[in-house]
Amino acid sequence: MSHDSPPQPLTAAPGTPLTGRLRPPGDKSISHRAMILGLLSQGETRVEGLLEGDDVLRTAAAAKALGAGVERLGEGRWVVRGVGIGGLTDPAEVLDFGNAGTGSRLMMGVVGGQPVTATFDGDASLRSRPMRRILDPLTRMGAQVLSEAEGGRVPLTLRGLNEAIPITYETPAASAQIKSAVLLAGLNAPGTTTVIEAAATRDHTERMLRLFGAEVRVEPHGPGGHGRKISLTGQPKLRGTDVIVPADPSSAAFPLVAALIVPGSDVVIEGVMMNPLRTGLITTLLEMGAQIERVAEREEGGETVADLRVRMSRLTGVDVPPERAPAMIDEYPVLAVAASFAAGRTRMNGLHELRVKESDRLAAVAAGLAANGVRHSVEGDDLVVEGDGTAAPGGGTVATHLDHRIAMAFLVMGLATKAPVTVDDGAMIATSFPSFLPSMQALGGRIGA
Ligand SMILES: O=C(O)C1=C[C@@H](OP(=O)(O)O)[C@@H](O)[C@H](O)C1
Ligand SMILES: C=C(OP(=O)(O)O)C(=O)O
Repeated sequence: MSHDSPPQPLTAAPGTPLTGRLRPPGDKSISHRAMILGLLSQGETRVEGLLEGDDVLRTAAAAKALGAGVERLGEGRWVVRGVGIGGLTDPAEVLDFGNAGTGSRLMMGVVGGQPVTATFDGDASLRSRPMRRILDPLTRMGAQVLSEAEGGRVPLTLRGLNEAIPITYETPAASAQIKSAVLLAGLNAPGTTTVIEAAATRDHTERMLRLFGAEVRVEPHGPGGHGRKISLTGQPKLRGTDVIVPADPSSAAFPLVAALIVPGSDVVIEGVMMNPLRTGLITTLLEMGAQIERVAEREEGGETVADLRVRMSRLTGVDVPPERAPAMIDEYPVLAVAASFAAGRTRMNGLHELRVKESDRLAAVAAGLAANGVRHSVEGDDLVVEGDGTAAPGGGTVATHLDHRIAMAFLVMGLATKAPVTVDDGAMIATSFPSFLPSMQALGGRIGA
């Protein structure tokens, strides 16, 4: 897949119920981190169930360019031979992260904490995304920004010191990417690096750092204990280890909502990671009256996973509190689709971070709803969707702005609207869910070119 290739429009049409079983691909957050911690470890890291989406493949290529041995052994099975903290080499070429915010920002944390120089770049979407949120703390840790595009964006060139300076940093936004970049830079700092977040965000970096042998202390922080104080002891010896990647709840969200809105559907989604910092969508849908059963709960790769049995449900509008946003940040586009089929008003509060994703998702969702005859409004940082409990009209074409989640959300919508829904470009779906089309088709979904 290339971001220079011609757009690939796709259309979803209403049809028969969705039935059967589906296993979503490996979690994107954990897949990026497996590559990065593999690079920073000594010895071999063996990964099972890696997401082989474009975003993660870019991180794998960057790990290789920084000195790791990276080899694909079979489907989802990879081995990374690490160089250890301090053992990175200057990459010969620009690190092109394509569409990937996570890969680029976490790797900036790695480079910013080590004596290497690397240039980061990406596609038009990544070039529009703010990087000061990463560069600011890294500069405090001693990194130098040798060049950057206007407004602190990629392409940018970064160089770290021989040793990073340990800092205490309060993140200015609820962002696991900012937290992770600081912790990864802190791996090469003599002393303790502390990150304080006002609201807990996904904790995969902390969990995986421990798995690889680092000492990480996590304490509740702030009013109600909703925040976290995370302290990392610098310059540990990371040891390569085995990583089993559970299925991505953010990808599971698409077949899940599809099964809820397509009449007569009954689907099982297998092996979905149930980390509570990722399950805000399920909590919300249950409040809306969704029939989602968690079956066969078990432990896989240090996370609880479950199979989800999902049946078509009559949904009712709800208020989604802003403090839930970090646990479902990538799921709002598809929640807006579910809300279009619910009876009454769904208000999603506090969505400012959606404006700095692969696209301005607040604007892109609103435009997609408008194109498909769904009543809605954007009030400040809140999105309000009004449904009447029947099928939304559909019939529109949605501009996806190089955003995989916008593409998948509106294709899900088109499986249940009165008229088909078209998205202008489905190419970016390959960044996070390369098997989306065949998987949805296997359930009976009518999606195609
Ligand atoms: O750390 C991660 O793996 C991610 C963090 C989130 O971004 P922010 O940190 O910008 O909220 C999320 O949107 C992204 O898809 C993955
Ligand atoms: C925001 C996302 O990813 P990233 O920031 O890694 O581009 C996403 O996958 O929805």
